[in-house]
Amino acid sequence: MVTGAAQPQPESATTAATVSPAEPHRGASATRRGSRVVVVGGGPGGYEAALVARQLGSDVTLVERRGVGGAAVLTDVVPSKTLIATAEWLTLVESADELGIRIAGSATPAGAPTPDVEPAVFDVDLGAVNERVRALAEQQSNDIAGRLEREGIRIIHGTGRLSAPDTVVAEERTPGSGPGREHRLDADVVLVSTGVSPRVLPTAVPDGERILTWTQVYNLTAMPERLVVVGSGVTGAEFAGAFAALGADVVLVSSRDRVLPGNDADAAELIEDVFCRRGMTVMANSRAVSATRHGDEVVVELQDGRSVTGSHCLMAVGGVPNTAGLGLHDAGVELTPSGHVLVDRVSRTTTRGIYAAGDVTGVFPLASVAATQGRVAMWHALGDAVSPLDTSRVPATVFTSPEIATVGIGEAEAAARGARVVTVPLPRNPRAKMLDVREGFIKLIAREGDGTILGGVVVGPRASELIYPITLAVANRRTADQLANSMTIYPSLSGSIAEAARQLHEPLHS
Ligand SMILES: Cc1cc2nc3c(=O)[nH]c(=O)nc-3n(C[C@H](O)[C@H](O)[C@H](O)COP(=O)(O)OP(=O)(O)OC[C@H]3O[C@@H](n4cnc5c(N)ncnc54)[C@H](O)[C@@H]3O)c2cc1C
Ligand SMILES: NC(=O)c1ccc[n+]([C@@H]2O[C@H](COP(=O)([O-])OP(=O)(O)OC[C@H]3O[C@@H](n4cnc5c(N)ncnc54)[C@H](O)[C@@H]3O)[C@@H](O)[C@H]2O)c1
Repeated sequence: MVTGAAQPQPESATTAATVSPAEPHRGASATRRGSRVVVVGGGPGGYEAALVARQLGSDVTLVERRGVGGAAVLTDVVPSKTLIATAEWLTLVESADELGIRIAGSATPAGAPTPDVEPAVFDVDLGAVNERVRALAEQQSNDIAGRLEREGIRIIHGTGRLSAPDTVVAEERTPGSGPGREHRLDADVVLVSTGVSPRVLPTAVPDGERILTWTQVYNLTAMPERLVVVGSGVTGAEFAGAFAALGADVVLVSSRDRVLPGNDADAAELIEDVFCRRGMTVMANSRAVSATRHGDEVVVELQDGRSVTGSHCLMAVGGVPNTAGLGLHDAGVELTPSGHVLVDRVSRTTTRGIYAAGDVTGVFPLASVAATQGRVAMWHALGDAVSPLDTSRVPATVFTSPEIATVGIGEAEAAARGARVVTVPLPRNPRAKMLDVREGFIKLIAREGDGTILGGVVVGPRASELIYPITLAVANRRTADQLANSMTIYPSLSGSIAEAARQLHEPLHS
C-alpha cells in the first residue's frame, strides 16, 4: 500500500513544517526509515531524490533506461556546456590582437609599420571536440552511478512503468537481445522523473546525419559548412552561438520577432546584435514548416514560402514530456494540458504516494530545479522538514557569449509593480576594459520605498557566476543599500553590481 505523507493538493502550498532547506533537517529518526522508494528516471531530479531518500534511511531503487545522470549529463547540460567551453576559448582569442598578442615572428618595434600578416585562424577539429564532449559526459555519468552505488542505492538499467500506484515494473535493458528480465518493485513512494525528449515535427524528421536534434550534434565528425538552426529559444541560441564561434556559417531561423523571446529584452537584443556582428544570419518572424534532405543539403521551408538551404539543420523547437507508456493515467496521475505531470510545490502528483520532479513536470526546466524538486519530494514523502519550491528565486543562464544570467522578476513585472530599474553598462567598468569586454550590462530591480532587490540581469563574461550575489539578495530579501555597502574588489566586474545598487539608493530626504 502506498503511504504518502499527505493528500495531494496540486497548485497549493505544502502542509508540512517549513524551514529553509539550508537549515539542519530534523533527525532521520523522525522520518519513515525503511520506506521502499522507487525512482523512475535517473537525471538530476531522480538521482538527487535517490540520495536524499537513502540518507533518510529508505530502501531505494532507481530505474534508468539510458544512463545515470540522465539527459542532463549525457545529452543536454554537460555536453552542450563542454562544447561551448571550446567555442568560448575561440571567442577569447578574438581579443588577442587588441591585447597586443601577435603571431610568433610578426611583432614589430614600437612605431614600425605592422607587417601584413593574416590574423591567427584556428581550425576546429569537431571530431576531437565531440570525442572529448562524449568522454566527459560518460565519465560524469559513471561518477554519479558510482556514488549512488556506494550509498547503497540499487540501480536497474532498464525501462520503468507503473503497473499500480504502488508498483513499478522495470524491464531490464539487454542490448540486442529482445525483452529483458522484468522486476516487480513494490513501493511506498514512487518518484517519476523521466524528463523530456526533443520535439520532432513530422515534416522535419531527424536522420541523425544532417537533420539533427540537440542530442545528435555530438556525433558530427566534421564542422557543418552551413548550419541552419531552427528555433531561437535557449537551446537554439546556445548552439547557434557556439557553432558560429567554432567557425560554421550559421543561419538562425526564429519564429518570433527576436531571439530568446522568453528572456530580458535588452539582453536578447544585445545577443542578436553580437550574433549578426559575428556573421550569423538571423531570420526573424520565420516559422519553419519542414526540413528535407537532398543529398548533402538540407532545405528548410518557411511558412511564408521562403526557404533556406544548409549542409545541416539543427531542430531546436522544444521538448515533449516523457510520459507515454508510464501507466500514469491508470494510476490516477493527472497531466496538465501541455502533457506534463501535474505537481504541487512539494512535488506531489494527484495520486497519493506518487511524486514527480524535473522537466516532466514542466515547472521550470532546469537541472537545478529538477534536483530541488526531487529532494523536496523525498523530504516531504519521508516526513522530513521541507520548504515548498519557490520558482521566483531561481537563477538561470543562457550560455551564449556573452552569457545572460537572470534571477527574480523581469522588467515587465517591475513596471507592473512600480519597481525601480537601474542598468549599468559593463564596458565602463575598469576590469572590463582590461579584459577587453566590449558589451554587457548589470541590471538591478528594486522595490520602490524599501529598496528590496526583486530581480537582476547580468550580461557579460561568466554572468553565470556574477549573478550569485544578486541571487543571494533576492533569495534573502536584501536591499540595494545592503548590496551597495558590501565591499567589492577593485578592479572587478562585480564592482558594477555594487555601482548599480548605489544608483538605487533612496536618500532619506527624498
Ligand atoms: C541543450 C540543452 C542544454 C541545457 N543546459 C542546461 C544548463 O546549462 N543548465 C540547466 O540547469 N539546465 C539545462 N538544460 C535543462 C536540463 O537539461 C533539464 O532541466 C534537466 O535535464 C532535467 O532533469 P530531469 O531529471 O528532469 O530529467 P533528465 O535529465 O531528462 O533525465 C530523465 C531520465 O529519465 C530516463 N527515462 C525516461 N523514461 C524512462 C522510463 N520509462 N524508465 C526509465 N528511465 C526513463 C531518461 O532516459 C533520462 O535519462 C538544458 C537542456 C537542453 C536541451
Ligand atoms: N542554459 C540553460 O539553462 C538551458 C539551455 C537549454 C535549454 N534550457 C531549458 O530548456 C527549456 C527549453 O528550451 P528550448 O530552447 O529547448 O525550447 P523552447 O520551447 O524554449 O524554445 C523553442 C523555440 O522554438 C520556436 N519554434 C517552435 N517551432 C518552430 C518552428 N517550426 N520554426 C521556428 N521556430 C520554432 C519556439 O517559438 C521557441 O521560441 C528552457 O526553458 C530552459 O529552461 C536551459
